[in-house]
Amino acid sequence: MPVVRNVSRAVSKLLQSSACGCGVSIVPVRCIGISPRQVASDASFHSVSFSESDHPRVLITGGLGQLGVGLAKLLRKRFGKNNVILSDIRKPADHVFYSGPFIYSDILDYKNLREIVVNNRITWLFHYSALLSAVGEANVPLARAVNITGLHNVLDIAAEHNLRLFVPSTIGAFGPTSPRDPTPDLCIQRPRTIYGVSKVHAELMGEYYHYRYGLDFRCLRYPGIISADSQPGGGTTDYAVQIFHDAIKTGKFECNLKPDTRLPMMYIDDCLKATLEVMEAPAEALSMRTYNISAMSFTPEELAQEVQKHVPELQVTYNVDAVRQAIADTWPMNFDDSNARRDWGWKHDYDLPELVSTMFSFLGEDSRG
Ligand SMILES: NC(=O)c1ccc[n+]([C@@H]2O[C@H](COP(=O)([O-])OP(=O)(O)OC[C@H]3O[C@@H](n4cnc5c(N)ncnc54)[C@H](O)[C@@H]3O)[C@@H](O)[C@H]2O)c1
Ligand SMILES: C[C@@H](O)[C@H](N)C(=O)O
Repeated sequence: MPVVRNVSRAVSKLLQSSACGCGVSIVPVRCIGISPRQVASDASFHSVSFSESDHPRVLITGGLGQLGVGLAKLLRKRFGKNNVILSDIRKPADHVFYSGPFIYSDILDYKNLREIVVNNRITWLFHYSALLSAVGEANVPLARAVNITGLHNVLDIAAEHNLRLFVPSTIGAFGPTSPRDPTPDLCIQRPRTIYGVSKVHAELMGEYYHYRYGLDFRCLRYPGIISADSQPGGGTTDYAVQIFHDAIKTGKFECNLKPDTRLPMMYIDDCLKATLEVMEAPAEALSMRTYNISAMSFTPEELAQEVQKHVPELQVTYNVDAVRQAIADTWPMNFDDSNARRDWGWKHDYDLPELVSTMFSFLGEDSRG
């Protein structure tokens, strides 16, 4: 009985202490297994001695989606081309393959992922692999595997190898019972999509690993992201990218959300800037490990009006997709990101007019025809 009491006292002491200051050395069970390959994990402790003046060695999972290639470009500018490895299960386009290191990595293959981290002496991991909201609803078992089991693999490897880990969350991590206008960082989160459920799980697991094992976990809840040179991967906010392509190509756009559906959105440069900034922020500046970030919020009707300033002949019709509309109706309309602004100085550069003119200058208004 006294032994049980002592153990439970020790555990509760551990649970109460902050991971940052206590030097907790316990790692997740999977990482102290008896596989001989685990011995190599000692080698990874070299990454612990990674000095502040050195560049991080970065791995991006799911890097061939809408956001990963742009992130690699930004990080390579900052840390050097060869210090940033893009990975995915898809075949990269030539221009991506020749722009810097690329490696095949399925995040469901735990051993392969661990091998990549060890062999490349990775110190920072950006975990972008995911199935987004609409495609997730179309294939729940796959979304559950990629978004939840994949995250478990990444968390264990990051904790074992002392990585700084970035996992993006989303406005989709909120649901119909959350306050929607505005949505603060800390409030009820009961999403109704597998995507949202998996992202709440990621937020909670990452924070748990932070406090329990000392993992340097950092997470931003992104709004819908708008980019010119990459396609969205099957989300509810995809319409806000498609409208630009259709305005230029055909002058006609059929929107799959109702005209008054208000959602938080952000230009990709702001999103990637925030991601790098939160990863570079000193740990003591972070009062939380998961932050909302915000830039603008608009409805399809408001976006169409702004687009029509550049393409006045654009005709917009509405053909509502029931699945996407049901999702959007439960998501935040405005995002409160005051904690990010206060703690690590987050500030967006693009509001709606700048976003629209930047998209058109990228896509080339002149290519209409
Ligand atoms: N784009 C947005 O609007 C947005 C908004 C909020 C959050 N996010 C988050 O940011 C991250 C990146 O988003 P994105 O828009 O680039 O997504 P995306 O759907 O465009 O790309 C995801 C990538 O993951 C890869 N992938 C799928 N299964 C995999 C597996 N088993 N192993 C490795 N890779 C696998 C896919 O091949 C794809 O290239 C995601 O986690 C997403 O939830 C995106
Ligand atoms: C918002 C975000 O997570 C993604 N673009 C989606 O719509 O699913």
